[in-house]
Amino acid sequence: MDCTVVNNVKAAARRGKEVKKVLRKQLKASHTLLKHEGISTASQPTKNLVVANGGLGNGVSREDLSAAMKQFGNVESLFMPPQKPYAFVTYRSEDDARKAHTQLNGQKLQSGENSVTLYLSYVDSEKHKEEVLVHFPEELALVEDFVSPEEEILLLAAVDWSTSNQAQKALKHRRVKHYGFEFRYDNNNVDKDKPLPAGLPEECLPVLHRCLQDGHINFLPDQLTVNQYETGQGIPPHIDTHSAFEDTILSLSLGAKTVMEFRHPDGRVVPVVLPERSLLVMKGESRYLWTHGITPRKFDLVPACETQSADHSEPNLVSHGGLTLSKRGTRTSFTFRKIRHEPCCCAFPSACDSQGGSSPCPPSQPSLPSCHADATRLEEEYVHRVYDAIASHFSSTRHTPWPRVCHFLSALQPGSVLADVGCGNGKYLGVNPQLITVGCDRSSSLVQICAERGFNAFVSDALSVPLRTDSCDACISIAVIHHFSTQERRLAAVRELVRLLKPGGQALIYVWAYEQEYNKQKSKYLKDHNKPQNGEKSKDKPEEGQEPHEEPSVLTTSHLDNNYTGGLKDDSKMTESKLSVHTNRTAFNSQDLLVPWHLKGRKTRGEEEFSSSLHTTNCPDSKLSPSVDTSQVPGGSSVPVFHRYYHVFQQGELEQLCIEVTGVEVQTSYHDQGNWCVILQKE
Ligand SMILES: O=C(O)CCC(=O)C(=O)O
Ligand SMILES: [Fe+2]
Ligand SMILES: [Zn+2]
Repeated sequence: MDCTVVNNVKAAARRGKEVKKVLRKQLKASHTLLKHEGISTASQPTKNLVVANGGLGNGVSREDLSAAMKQFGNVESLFMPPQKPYAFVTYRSEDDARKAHTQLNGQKLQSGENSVTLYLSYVDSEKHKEEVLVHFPEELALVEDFVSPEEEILLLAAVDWSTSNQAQKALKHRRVKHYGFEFRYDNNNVDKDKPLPAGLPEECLPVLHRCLQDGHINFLPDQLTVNQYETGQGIPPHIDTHSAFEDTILSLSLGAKTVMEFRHPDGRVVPVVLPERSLLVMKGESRYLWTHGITPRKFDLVPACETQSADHSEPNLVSHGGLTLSKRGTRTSFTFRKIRHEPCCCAFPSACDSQGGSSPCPPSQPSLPSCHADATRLEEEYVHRVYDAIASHFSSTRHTPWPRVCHFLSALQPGSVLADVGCGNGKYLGVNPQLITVGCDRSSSLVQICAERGFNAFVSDALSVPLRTDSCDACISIAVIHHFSTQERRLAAVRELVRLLKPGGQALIYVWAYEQEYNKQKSKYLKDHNKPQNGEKSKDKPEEGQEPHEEPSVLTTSHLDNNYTGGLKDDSKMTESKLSVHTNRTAFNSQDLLVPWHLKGRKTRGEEEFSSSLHTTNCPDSKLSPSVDTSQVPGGSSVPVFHRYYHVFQQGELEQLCIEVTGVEVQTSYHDQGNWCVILQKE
């Protein structure tokens, strides 16, 4: 054979191999879709395709995916469920779908900073859409185009922000002006016998009369609060105090659209897009039981089509599919209410201050928990869900085992049994190959990564590890216990570690320290303050830091005002119990806080990209969950920002905790790169 023939044969063989590889990966993607999402793919071509790795959850934008798909024909619909690593495309014809399948399967797609490999499979129907439709809260109505553009101008001009008086305030997150009665943010109520000199601006009257005529209200409101939000500002989730105002509350949106989130005490979250010039009518359950709030951010995820609902016959459904990012502008809202003069006797006593109910504290407005149930809710939302969602990116920043942890592991006798409780991506499981190691973590996504690396790991809560008492020669708990939100639970976590140890066995515990400067030495976490915006040292090497808490990103959190505390009480005094949002790489100013994680799509290895990101989605609404936000990155794209709860330990606190556990002795304690550490020995 001559050289060309040989080369052609080799090239054909190479191509054959590549085709096989794509097929293998596509098959794997189909299996994962079925196993984790219940989506079954079709063996015969249809006009519907599921595009694995082409989801918002992979950092793929709607625009980029849409452009890629349109190359092959007429796209009837493109459906991108929030936070999911896949998208659904329906072509007008099966032929176009077939073309897309042939041309795009196994191909790379660049979207912003992300490069992903797409795997396409046919699906039978569009059934998936139904599953992501969420109902509006009961008795909530939205009337679009309630005021004309001319009325909008008139109304906006009626607010004179230049005259400052008691009834006008520049709050941390927006500015407000009150008419009729002042709403007091210190007691969340109004002084009913102190009406303001100025009644409601007369420009409002035609609008209010229309509300009466249309039956939205059956009384004229006597109180108006005008809120003005700049891009990036919001209002914490709250229920307008029952005893202060009558049932129906009207909110007119002017100037720009926004997304208001409604939350039910049972955890349901419904984002409602409020277009400019629309009227929101909150009545009954939606007024009394659901909280409403606007997350401070610069972009919102809104349905790509202009209407709220995917299904026009069902106006009270919110479509979670077909989303796109919408930049916020300055929004001014007019909230009209009627002062209540008798106690409220609504049907929602649990949320009614007139009936001895408590003011709501939804998970979206995290405070330090005051009971066990609150603690588990907080950790679920601000620890477990977050780690599951960021697992793949998190893992890519956790490469270098920590020297002093390695030293501990290396000093153990060959054949020792080691349990790594909260093992993350398993970076300590292979440090000393002479040990018999087993890891566990609360995050199934991280456990999956361990498994892919060939480590022994299982999903377990650190408070209840399914291993026998006295079964381990050593245990490690690295960067875990600071995620428990009460002293009681932190103590229980230490107890559980000790339970696993054989008598004489040792446990090494690391927790993040409040003191990031120790012996006049700044921790690496602080020293890296001036790292480049994306937090990487070089393009292809993920950040590797010394401490277990290296943050992958030091993007500005300006979209989220620092110390955003939630609750209407954010505005002045009563903020103590609310968790503040920490600014990465700065000193801590509180022991209990939320630490932002800027999720970045990374080029990951082949199919892992799909399988591991799929595991990040066991929280179907995590995109809409309070622990997630988005921030803008240079270049204009947006990255989700997650918030993790931490309790950072003060000097001596970890030892104190360990001393409370009987049958164990603190052998050593030290400060290591911004962490407090102890080695315990079981008696
Ligand atoms: O801006 C809005 O539409 C809502 C304002 C609000 O909820 C309030 O002032 O209580
Ligand atoms: Fe409100
Ligand atoms: Zn009430």
